[in-house]
Amino acid sequence: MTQHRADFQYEIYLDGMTGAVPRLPTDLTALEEMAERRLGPGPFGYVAGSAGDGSTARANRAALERRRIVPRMLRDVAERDLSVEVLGRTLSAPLALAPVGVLSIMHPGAEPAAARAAAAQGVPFVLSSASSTPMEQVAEAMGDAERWFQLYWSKDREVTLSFLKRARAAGCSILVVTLDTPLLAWRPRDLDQAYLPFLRGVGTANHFTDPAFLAGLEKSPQDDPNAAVLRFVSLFSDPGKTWPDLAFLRENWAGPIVLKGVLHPDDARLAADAGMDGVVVSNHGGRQVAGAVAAADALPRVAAAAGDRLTVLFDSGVRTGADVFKALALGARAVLVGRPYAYGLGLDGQPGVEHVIRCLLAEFDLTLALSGHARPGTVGAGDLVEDPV
Ligand SMILES: Cc1cc2nc3c(=O)[nH]c(=O)nc-3n(C[C@H](O)[C@H](O)[C@H](O)COP(=O)(O)O)c2cc1C
Ligand SMILES: CCCCC(=O)C(=O)O
Repeated sequence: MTQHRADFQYEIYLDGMTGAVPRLPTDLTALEEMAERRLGPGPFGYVAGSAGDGSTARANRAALERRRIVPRMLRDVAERDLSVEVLGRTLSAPLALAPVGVLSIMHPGAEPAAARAAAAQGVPFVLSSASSTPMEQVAEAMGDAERWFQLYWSKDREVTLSFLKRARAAGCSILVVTLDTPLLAWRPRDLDQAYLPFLRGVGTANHFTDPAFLAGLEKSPQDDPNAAVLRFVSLFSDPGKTWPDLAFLRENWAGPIVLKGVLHPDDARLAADAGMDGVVVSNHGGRQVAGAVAAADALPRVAAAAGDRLTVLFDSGVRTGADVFKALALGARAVLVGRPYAYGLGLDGQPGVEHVIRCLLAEFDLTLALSGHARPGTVGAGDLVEDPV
């Protein structure tokens, strides 16, 4: 019998009947509520929080919920294949774990535990520049499983070059350059708790182990933590950059480059003109511009502008397998998921992250089949209608 991702549901039922280990909730909104009860208010608030009044984070959900699937019947969906081609590699499913920094605030297993979960479930892991574990250690935890590197583009060219070199050596295939965070947004929840992990030296591991970063310090981060954190904050990213600066990354990264945080179709055109290979349509999970367009509302226009010049990925608000389906129908090749896996990690380490991936992919497989598709590639605009606002 063909193994399908959907079979996870029977594993859960059978475990339940034999009274085996209690599982985390399969509804990822309920998982978030459990995380809120179990994790500390600082760490939970940092992950759950968003910019300003939170309206963009809410709009992300509303824009996905407003789209409704129109299932088709009698289309032979017995044999399904969830795999998709993304920039020259075959992913087992249209899902990757988004770059999420500072994961040690969720669980001591931190990034290596999440990366192991991604590897075990066959989905790419995107290593964050703001990781709490040096990228080499994260990569080592993954064997030769697929990983991409997310760059926060440093003010210091030597640090950027060093990161690119290290990421390449750590086996990262795709460079994901995040454009929407040249400054940290106004985040009331963190402000009210006075909780910012970086100021405590969390999320600085890639920098504090970087020869080019250390070269700019008089004393080691151990001997003078404050100076190291200040250098981190001053270099972290750079609001002065413009489109022509991308030539520097293009010259110094041999593989595909994907720009994360694109919401305007003209920015997609500029990305293609700059020789980029893809974009992630994303508003950073509503964490940067409060009042920004919902990511799912931006997606069709960006996908149209991208045409066949760019591979279009999507994140911000994905919480269900049906959301994955909707994102594909709106023009994405694959999606990234952020907060849910951070909660899975916080609640149960590596198995918690695997649980989140399995829930999303089981429900995606079922949604695909029950909507009349045997593979992601046939999903399109004709599968959705939009609820009147
Ligand atoms: C706690 C946290 C840390 C994040 N850190 C990064 C990061 O280091 N680099 C980055 O490009 N995006 C970062 N993001 C944004 C995610 O990559 C992604 O865009 C967002 O979480 C997607 O929305 P979702 O959480 O609704 O799935 C972070 C998000 C969260 C929640
Ligand atoms: C300066 C922000 C870095 C981490 C991040 O991307 C986030 O918290 O959303």
